[in-house]
Amino acid sequence: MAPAKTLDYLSQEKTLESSFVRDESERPKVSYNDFSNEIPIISLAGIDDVDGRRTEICNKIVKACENWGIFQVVDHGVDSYLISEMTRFAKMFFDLPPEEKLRFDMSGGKKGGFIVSSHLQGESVKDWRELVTYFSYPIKQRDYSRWPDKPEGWKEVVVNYYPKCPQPDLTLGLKRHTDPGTITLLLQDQVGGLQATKDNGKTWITVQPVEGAFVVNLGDHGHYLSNGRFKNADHQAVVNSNYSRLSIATFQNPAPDATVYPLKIREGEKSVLEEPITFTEMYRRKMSKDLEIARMKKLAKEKEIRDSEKVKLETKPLNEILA
Ligand SMILES: O=C(O)CCC(=O)C(=O)O
Ligand SMILES: [Fe+2]
Repeated sequence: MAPAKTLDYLSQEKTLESSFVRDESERPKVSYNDFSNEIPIISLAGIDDVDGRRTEICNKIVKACENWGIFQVVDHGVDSYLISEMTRFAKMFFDLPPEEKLRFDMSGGKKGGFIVSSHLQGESVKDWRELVTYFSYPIKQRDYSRWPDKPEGWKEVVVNYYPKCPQPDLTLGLKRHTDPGTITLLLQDQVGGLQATKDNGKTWITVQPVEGAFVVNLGDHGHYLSNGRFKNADHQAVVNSNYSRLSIATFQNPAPDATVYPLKIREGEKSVLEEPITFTEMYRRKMSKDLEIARMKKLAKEKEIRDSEKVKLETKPLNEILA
């Protein structure tokens, strides 16, 4: 087997390795730094003041969830020193030599650690990202042996690192998806690359990075709880050839056996789910759907190649076909 590669090595190449090249329909439509102001930036200052701004803030959040399933929050009260330390340690980890990062390699199904891409088995195209993941809750499932010990003092949840890419127009840092959980809090640096769509991928916007803000994404669980009233954010990450990019995502997932079902079904509405299911079952259905899509794509691609070879053969003069 070829030695596992990190992206440090591939980002030095002039052209993009073919395993990262996406179908034309999936490639980025909008540039990583063509920022949009469509995603609302909501200040949480005064949220605890029941007679004050609370209602106004809640109304803004509801509107954002109905519209995009994404908003950004500022004045959230999380210590800015903590945020900058978290970012600094994460960057230091990804700057370590490949062999240090690969000490935490989680390929082969280990729960937590370092990996390149993290695409599903059966998917043919890889994401242009390196990822560190670890599970913080429930506490009894914490496995500190899967948490990076270098640089010393680093404690995190999930970190995405997107190195500079030789041909960013052909690939994605993280392919289009919705997050499975209730909400995701995302801290991104100032480079830009998070994109969202609300018309099923026809048009995309790039979310404006805001210093110190968290991007809040609604996930599938949030979508089902609201009986579909709130969107599960349809998003992806693009890369570029100028800067490496870092984002830190904290996924708020319910327990594996938690019930997934609308909290309330309004009059005249039908439930988006036929029956209550567990979060594990919801996740399993999502994964098998994604795998089925990957399988169909692979088949379509293989057919395309066969057809084009057939056309080539049919248009060749007989003396070129026969040896
Ligand atoms: O890097 C980003 O901006 C997006 C990350 C993301 O969507 C994820 O980790 O699920
Ligand atoms: Fe995501």
